[in-house]
Amino acid sequence: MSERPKTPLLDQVHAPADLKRLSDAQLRQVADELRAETVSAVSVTGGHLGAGLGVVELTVALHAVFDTPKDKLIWDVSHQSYPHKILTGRRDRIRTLRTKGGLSGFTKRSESVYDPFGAGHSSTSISAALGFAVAHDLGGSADGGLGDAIAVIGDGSMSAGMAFEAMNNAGHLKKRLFVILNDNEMSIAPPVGAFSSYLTRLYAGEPFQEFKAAAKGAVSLLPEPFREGAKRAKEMLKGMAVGGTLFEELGFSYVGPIDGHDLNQLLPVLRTVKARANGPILIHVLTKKGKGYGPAERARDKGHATAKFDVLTGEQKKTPSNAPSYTKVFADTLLKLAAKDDKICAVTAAMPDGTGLNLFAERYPSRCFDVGIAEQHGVTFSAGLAAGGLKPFCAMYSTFLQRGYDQVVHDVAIQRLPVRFAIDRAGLVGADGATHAGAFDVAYLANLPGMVVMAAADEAELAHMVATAAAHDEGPIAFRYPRGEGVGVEMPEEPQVLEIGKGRMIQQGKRVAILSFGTRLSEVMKAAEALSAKGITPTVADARFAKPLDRELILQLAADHEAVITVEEGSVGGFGSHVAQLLADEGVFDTGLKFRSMVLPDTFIDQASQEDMYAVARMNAPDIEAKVLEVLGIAQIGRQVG
Ligand SMILES: Cc1ncc(C[n+]2csc(CCOP(=O)(O)OP(=O)(O)O)c2C)c(N)n1
Ligand SMILES: CC(=O)[C@@H](O)[C@H](O)COP(=O)(O)O
Ligand SMILES: [Mg+2]
Repeated sequence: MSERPKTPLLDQVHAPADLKRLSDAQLRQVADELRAETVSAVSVTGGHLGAGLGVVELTVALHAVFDTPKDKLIWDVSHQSYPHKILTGRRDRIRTLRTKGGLSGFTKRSESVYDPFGAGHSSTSISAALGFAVAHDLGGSADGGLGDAIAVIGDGSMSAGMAFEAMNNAGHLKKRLFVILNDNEMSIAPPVGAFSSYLTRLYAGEPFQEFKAAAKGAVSLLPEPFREGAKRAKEMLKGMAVGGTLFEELGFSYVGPIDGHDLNQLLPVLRTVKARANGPILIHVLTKKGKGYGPAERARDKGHATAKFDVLTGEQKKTPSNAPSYTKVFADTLLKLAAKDDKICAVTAAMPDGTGLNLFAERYPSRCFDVGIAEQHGVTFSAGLAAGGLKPFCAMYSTFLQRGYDQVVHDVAIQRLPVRFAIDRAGLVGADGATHAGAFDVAYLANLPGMVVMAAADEAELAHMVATAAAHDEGPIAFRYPRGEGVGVEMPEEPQVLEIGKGRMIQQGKRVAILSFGTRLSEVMKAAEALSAKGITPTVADARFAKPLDRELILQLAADHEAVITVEEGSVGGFGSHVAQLLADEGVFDTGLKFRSMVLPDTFIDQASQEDMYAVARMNAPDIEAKVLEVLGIAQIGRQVG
């Protein structure tokens, strides 16, 4: 006789409170449905799949045991929070993930009371949770009330200094605090470093194997104060290690490792610690990234991030491109240069594929360093390499380099060390939204004495800038380039070394000069074409450098035109601000020059396609055209200028 189909349960879960009415066996069914729903949703939106699939059971168990939103559940990075979103009243919008006007791909305070703390960058969860724990004890208040604080942090994110700073503080404050270490032995790439090996030893090493055998079924081996009332946990905890872990040395109780896909282990352990904990406790949970969806489990990155895909085959629906990505151009050019110069080396902070340095690591393994999620260390490590006579390329996303800023100032710039910063994902990045926007690097780098700052207008320019950086030994140098494909220009046979601080003229025109910095140049050219059709031919120049500025070019443009407009995909305080400073210092404004600076608006722009985000920022060709007409005092019907 065939089994009767089960009545779907996920449809009955509108909020975590609904889970509390279900039996443990029913929670297992909810987890299965939640996994299927996550796969189905991400197949139509694309996004971070593998991490969420790995925490399906953990998400169900945490919401079933703790009292969210009063208890504050904080997901580190929060790329694994899609199942959490489904269980916390957002299932009806889950197929809008990462799209304009839709749900964010990360937790976001403004989105739900169940997201007590937003993220996107890693390793912040323990600090934030500790803050909530202290606020609870000191009589603070928060939306939904204040209860327990729970941080869920991955093994990759646990490698960052900030996580240890938080544990150091938590172990000292001794507040009741729950840290769930979600150990799937993966970062985006396989995790690196001694700490990762330590975690593996915690459950794979000989002493622990013996310990597992000893611990089987022994309640007395649960650390105080978890012994009493842990009868069910006792039966469930197959491999529990207690005593002597690094976490305990830092003042945490340590429980684990436990199987993070087995609700029969998760539920009793969480119930026990919730009932008994009176200080910081770390629960070490072993999971599989991509769990339960074959194509993700089999993928090299375990389905970390995916385009839209066919659920049955797992085949991703990618739009073909005619041009190489900027990342690939950077990586290929660096390989070419490294073949002739054995001093060239490369540093990535856990983003080998994202920065293209996986190619460098394959060819020159001894010259390529993945330091883990550790941008601060990555920058100072690069400074040390440079001080030691090497030519380090420190390749980081603009948004993640923010975390290493003091190191850029204190360790690199003040010592004038020739670290080459390859700044990927500069400008607006699309679906990852505000947390990942590369908006600030020009502002935070071009103000530093001795720093050279370049932006590539296209992929050929990027190749030249990589060569320029390799040749520049006098001090630090940075070049920025965006997410995505180039514009399809012809690539040079050999990249050229550019003259530092010299821009280039693109087209000569009249009345107005547009001075572009970076890849908005293609939008500038579209605007110029539209303007030509209206009888206005602007001069267009590519500044190439925000620091040092091409003073001669800028002052000439100012002298020859009625108006100058700067365009850049960065915040105020960057290229345009430096140009304005120069023009002011030189008294050019006294002569009546009209000046406009097109920068990203003073707001954090939510996720959308890159083009839509630039439309919100008013930095696409029609906006540039409108700006020209406005500065020249030419009325444009039917359009409001931003
Ligand atoms: C400061 C910072 N650096 C880099 C990243 C990019 N990043 C996002 S997720 C991730 C891997 C995180 O690994 P882990 O915490 O183990 O989570 P998993 O994806 O394995 O669940 C990385 C490197 C980031 N979000 N923040
Ligand atoms: C969560 C996270 O920080 C990364 O996975 C990021 O989303 C990668 O961005 P790219 O897709 O631009 O490499
Ligand atoms: Mg991991």
